[in-house]
Amino acid sequence: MRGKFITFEGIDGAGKSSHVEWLAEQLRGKGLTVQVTREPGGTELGEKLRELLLNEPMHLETETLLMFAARREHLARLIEPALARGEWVVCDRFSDATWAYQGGGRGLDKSKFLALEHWVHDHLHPDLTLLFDLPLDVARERIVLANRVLDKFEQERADFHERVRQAYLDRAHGNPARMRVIAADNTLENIRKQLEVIVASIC
Ligand SMILES: Nc1ncnc2c1ncn2[C@@H]1O[C@H](COP(=O)(O)OP(=O)(O)O)[C@@H](O)[C@H]1O
Ligand SMILES: Cc1cn([C@H]2C[C@H](O)[C@@H](COP(=O)(O)OP(=O)(O)O)O2)c(=O)[nH]c1=O
Repeated sequence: MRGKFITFEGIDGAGKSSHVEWLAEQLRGKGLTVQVTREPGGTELGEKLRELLLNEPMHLETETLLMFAARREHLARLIEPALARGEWVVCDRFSDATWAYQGGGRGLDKSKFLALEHWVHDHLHPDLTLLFDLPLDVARERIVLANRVLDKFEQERADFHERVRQAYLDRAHGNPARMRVIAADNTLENIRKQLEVIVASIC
């Protein structure tokens, strides 16, 4: 039987990465084989593209095309073969991030996003997307506390991140069967409780 494809989304500092490995462990505990991966990245070539994408200034459409190029490679080399073997794939970000960051944040034409999505993975969408939603100032505070070096996207102004957040919420509104909004301004324990309920419903 084909495995399931779960993606994590949210603004920077929402807390996604703190739960990706935890969720994979929960699934492994149910006897499943789980691949944990991320975008941009997930393959050798994808990780090289990630370096460029997170650090080099570039035209919006170049950025979008490179996100989808990395995604094409990721689907072909890792995601699709794993799902076909019956493994589950847990991925930190996928196309909803392009919708939110390049679309909402930077203003990419929606029809261009939809054309690329159709081209690259019309046949395959996540079975479940967990959208970590929280106010921008809480996410910002977490990033400051973590004292991490800010990448190109994290250095964007607050209004950019507000648009990203809103674009994610609009996307979730339009895809209620696939996307679940997690109230991420919460303790790790409370967030895990929300995740357990959702995951139980798809296992
Ligand atoms: N629920 C939470 N409450 C408080 N701090 C959190 C919570 N979730 C994550 N953090 C902290 O916030 C920072 C950003 O979390 P991270 O998981 O890296 O976010 P993201 O992957 O969404 O950018 C980390 O230092 C992490 O330890
Ligand atoms: C997948 C993807 C990511 N991004 C951005 C969002 C993030 O700011 C950045 C990398 O994501 P992420 O791995 O969440 O960064 P970190 O490890 O610092 O938490 O790439 C896009 O702009 N478009 C995309 O399609």
